[in-house]
Amino acid sequence: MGTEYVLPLLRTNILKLPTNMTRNDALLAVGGAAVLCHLIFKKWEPTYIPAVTTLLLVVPLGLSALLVPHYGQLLAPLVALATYHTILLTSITLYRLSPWHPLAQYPGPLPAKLSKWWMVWQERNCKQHLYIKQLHDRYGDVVRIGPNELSIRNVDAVAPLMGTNGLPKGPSLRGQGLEPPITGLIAIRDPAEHARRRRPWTRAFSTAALKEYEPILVKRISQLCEQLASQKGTLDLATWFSWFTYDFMGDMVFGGGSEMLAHGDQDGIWTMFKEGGEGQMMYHHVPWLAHYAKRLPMSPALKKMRGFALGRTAERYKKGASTKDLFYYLSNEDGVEKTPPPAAQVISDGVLATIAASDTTSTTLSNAFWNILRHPHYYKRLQAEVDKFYPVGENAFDTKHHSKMTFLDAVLNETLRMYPVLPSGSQRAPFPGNGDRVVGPYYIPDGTQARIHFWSLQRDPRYFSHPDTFWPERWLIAEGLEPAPAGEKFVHNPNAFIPFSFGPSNCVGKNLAQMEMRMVFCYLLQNLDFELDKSWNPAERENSTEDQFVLLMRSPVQVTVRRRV
Ligand code: HEM
Repeated sequence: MGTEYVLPLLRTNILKLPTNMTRNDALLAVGGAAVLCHLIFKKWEPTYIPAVTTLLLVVPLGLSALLVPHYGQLLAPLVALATYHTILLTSITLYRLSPWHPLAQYPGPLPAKLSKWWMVWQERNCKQHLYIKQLHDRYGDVVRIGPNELSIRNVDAVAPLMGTNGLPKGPSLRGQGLEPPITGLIAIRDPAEHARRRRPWTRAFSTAALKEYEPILVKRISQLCEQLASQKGTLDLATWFSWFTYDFMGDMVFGGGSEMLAHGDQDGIWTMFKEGGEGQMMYHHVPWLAHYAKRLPMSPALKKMRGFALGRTAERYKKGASTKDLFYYLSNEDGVEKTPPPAAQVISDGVLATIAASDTTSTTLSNAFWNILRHPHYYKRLQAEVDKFYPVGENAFDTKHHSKMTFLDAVLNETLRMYPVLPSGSQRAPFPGNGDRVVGPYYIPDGTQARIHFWSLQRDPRYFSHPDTFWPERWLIAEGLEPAPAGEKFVHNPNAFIPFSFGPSNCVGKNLAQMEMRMVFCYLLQNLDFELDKSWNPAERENSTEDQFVLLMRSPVQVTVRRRV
């Protein structure tokens, strides 16, 4: 049916619109409807396609009947659409900049106050972590990085925002995952549901369960060591760590299935994961877009990545347990929960594990090696510590000395302080409809979000002396194991060090990641000598940091490797 039939029908039978309005009154009516539309979007944030179409198209087209006497059948719909959408945008703009906006008291750049698309634009080069730090340096501890979102760089807000009585997750992670049918643990917003879903993960990373993963680590670290030792000339350590963590993740999560250490990234899986990450950030910042994008042929890399992880997960689910892998716990093969979880939930958490367990650890390992190798005195000191606890003949996979290896921990901590794997942190928001919240010194109204910006917090001179310097000794000084440098005030605030996040939604895999990284260092340094490739400039890695929610470093770590024994 064409507009010539629809509009009169709407006018006379449905909307019962008067036909004798003046032009100004008719335009005013269209404008009034646009303001109403803004109020509806603000209150209910509809995403249901028929509702959105009605609000954005059907209403202005219906109202165009009022304009027909003044503009004619053809022009009236165009004038109505233009007027409606101009008023709608003006209303949104004025409200977001007005003193009545609930976040009006917080400073920030004008475009960020207007639209979250500003952050999408800033993230086009994957450098939002540096941009947000610049904003904090300019505006202070709290910055409005979206019309409804705050970034915070204040240690006093960490516990109130993320601790036990803090706020649940915000909507960004569900958007980033393209709204999976059943949300993975990391994106669950309801605190009670999150706590329930976290139980099997906690069992999977208990001290007893970690012991079960040790033989897998022994196998994969030995394989990594052999491969590194047998390479001729220069090699990129970062790539080898990626392959190692990916193979280990395959064994640990799915009971096997990946052999990158043996065959390289033949199927382009690692590349696919990197490309998939790039596409995610738009949906992280504009989560409502995911609702539509998941129906459209957009983000092919992201969809491919999800499809791949989904396939691996579904396969393992069908196969059942041959070892006590992560799935053993997630799918209740340990029989602890009364009701087994639905398959879609297990698959969703498998997708999460695939991503959470691999590049987080490989990037941290690569960064730690890069930093000690470019500061050879740290390399020598760590080597000496490994030699002390694991001399030739001592089993370097035995974890019994880990707690005494203070310099190894200092190196790992310092690496995670300077290069947190989630540079821009994890969003929190009042649970929808639960009311406004006060978080430390800040007020977070219902319908808004906030995040602690890890990158800025952990590089703040109020919390760490010389924050941009890789200085592992700070951790020993803080423990009283070394004297502080004379003639300056030593600043160290461990509460501002949250690379594994904080509170009931912190990293559930922290103990595994730490055990894995310590075992890699002990075994590799016991058996191999590393040296930076002299033709490679290690400073180039510093500029290659990318924030794709997870930290990514584009630059390699070029080294030569020799057997020690
Ligand atoms: C150096 C290594 C790692 C670091 C720095 C790290 C850091 C983080 C951070 C910052 C979060 C966000 C928590 C939040 O939303 O507040 C997180 C969540 C998570 N991580 Fe890790 N992670 C690492 C390794 C791992 C490993 C090996 C696994 C194993 C599967 C893992 C599994 C998870 C899971 C399941 C979550 C979601 C937790 C929840 O929402 O309750 N992570 N991690």
